[in-house]
Amino acid sequence: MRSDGSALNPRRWWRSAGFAWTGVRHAYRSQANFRIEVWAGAAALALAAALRVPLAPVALACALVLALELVNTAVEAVVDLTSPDPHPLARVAKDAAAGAVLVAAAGALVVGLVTLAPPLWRWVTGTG
Ligand SMILES: Nc1ncnc2c1ncn2[C@@H]1O[C@H](COP(=O)(O)OP(=O)(O)OP(=O)(O)O)[C@@H](O)[C@H]1O
Repeated sequence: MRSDGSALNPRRWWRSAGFAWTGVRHAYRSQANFRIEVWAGAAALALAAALRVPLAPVALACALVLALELVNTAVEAVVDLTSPDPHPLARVAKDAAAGAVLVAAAGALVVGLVTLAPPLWRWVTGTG
């Protein structure tokens, strides 16, 4: 459905937010990787809260991974719709979208290690 570009309309905004939430629910139901990332992110946030380290970097890293996994899911759906038979460009689209998730996940791992590992080590060794 195309937007007519008119001024902000709260009812339309809620309707759009509902469609967006439906997309998130679809990804959660259909994509095992998305489910793993949701729960890994929740665990990282809980650990950050327990260790009393700043939540913002962990939350941002998790949000980036989840957002790119949603984009990857969208790319997969569009490619499967438009190119059900193998095609080199379809492969490029799917591989690049998956690569975006991989890059974000590697970044999130670095953020998690830098943010959580030192206080966790101090807590484990009792040197904090
Ligand atoms: N239509 C296609 N044409 C060419 N290569 C494709 C096509 N569909 C998939 N591939 C190749 O197979 C790989 C896996 O594709 P697939 O759709 O199974 O994604 P996936 O990463 O297994 O996703 P998921 O497990 O989340 O469904 C792609 O990254 C791509 O290299």
